[in-house]
Amino acid sequence: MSRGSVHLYERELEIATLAVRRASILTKQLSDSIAQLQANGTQIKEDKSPVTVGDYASQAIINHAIKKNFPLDEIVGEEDSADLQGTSPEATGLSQRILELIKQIQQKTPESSSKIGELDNLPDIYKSIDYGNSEGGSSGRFWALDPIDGTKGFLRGDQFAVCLALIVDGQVVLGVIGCPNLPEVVTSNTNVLGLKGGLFSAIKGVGSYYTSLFGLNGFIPLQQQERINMKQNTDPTLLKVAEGVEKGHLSHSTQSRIKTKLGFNSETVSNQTLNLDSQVKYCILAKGQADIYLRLPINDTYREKIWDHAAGNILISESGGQVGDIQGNPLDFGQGRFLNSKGIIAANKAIFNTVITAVDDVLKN
Ligand SMILES: Nc1ncnc2c1ncn2[C@@H]1O[C@H](COP(=O)(O)OS(=O)(=O)O)[C@@H](OP(=O)(O)O)[C@H]1O
Ligand SMILES: [Mg+2]
Ligand SMILES: [Mg+2]
Ligand SMILES: [Mg+2]
Repeated sequence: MSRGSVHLYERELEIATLAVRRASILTKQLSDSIAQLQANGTQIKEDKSPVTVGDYASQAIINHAIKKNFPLDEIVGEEDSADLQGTSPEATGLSQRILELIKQIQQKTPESSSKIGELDNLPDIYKSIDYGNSEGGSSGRFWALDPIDGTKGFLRGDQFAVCLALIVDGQVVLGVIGCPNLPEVVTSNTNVLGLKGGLFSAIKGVGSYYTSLFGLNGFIPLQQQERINMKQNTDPTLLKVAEGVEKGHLSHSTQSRIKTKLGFNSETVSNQTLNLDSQVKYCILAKGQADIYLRLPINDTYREKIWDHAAGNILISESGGQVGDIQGNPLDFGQGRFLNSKGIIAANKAIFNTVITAVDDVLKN
């Protein structure tokens, strides 16, 4: 892409970026307050309300931005406002916190308001959250939104992401992911080195890009962002694998056998494995800091949701990688709110088929 040139979905990218950035600032503030409580030794494990408040507020902000600019577009969003609209003290309390937080963040990001609007009352906030009720499908245009992906990571003070994708006729054409807790370099023990906060964007046929999430006002055109690409490593001593954290979400034991099959050495495998929550895993691959993402299903009943993978999917395909189910078939985002595939594998193009063969061998035995 040459400097000054325009690309398809330029306006969609700007709106998506401003909305994801505002939601990321909001969720980062909540995440930092959890980290602060943890640092003070406060027991907060049982209190899920910070992530609940963040989920709703983030979805309200982003849906509002989309509908203000693209009123005909539908949205497949993870959350709905039913539990907020009750008259219980819990619902009223959560609603008030959401309203206050949204107002506060709007004051912190006034430069975006002319483009993505503002919310100042609860009925509008509920309405905005519920714009996320689309059933998706294989024709026309809709957005897929995960307002906080990696809620478990969020509550642990670890990685999480704000993920937004645009899907046209069943194909992801644009993805924007805000990673509020992501350092420049991720090591196997997720030590934080350098400045935190990354923003990833990808547009079909244009490429994948990275920029800092915080400290910059407004929207930076892609031409001024860093173009990112996956490494095309195939040597098992160089490969890095990104995988999830939660034992209930994926089969760590199967994944460990796959890594052995791929030639990983038992002494170094732990240093070659990055355990991270959320679509941050896709971001790490796209940035060349890992080569393979393994998500082997733990049971036959769980169905993956499109908002958990849409933005990450285009980030990988636009940075020299490939994503498929455990057979290597591409994921189909045009089948409604769910994916019909079992398991997910992402890898650089040079190693993808080898990984699928290893997965197949391990699952057969
Ligand atoms: N049983 C099961 N199997 C697979 N996936 C599940 C399961 N239960 C939940 N989820 C979804 O996982 C989303 C978080 O994915 P992560 O990549 O952070 O999970 S993990 O780190 O791999 O464990 C998480 O997204 P969020 O709810 O947005 O956090 C869920 O949609
Ligand atoms: Mg999710
Ligand atoms: Mg979520
Ligand atoms: Mg959830």
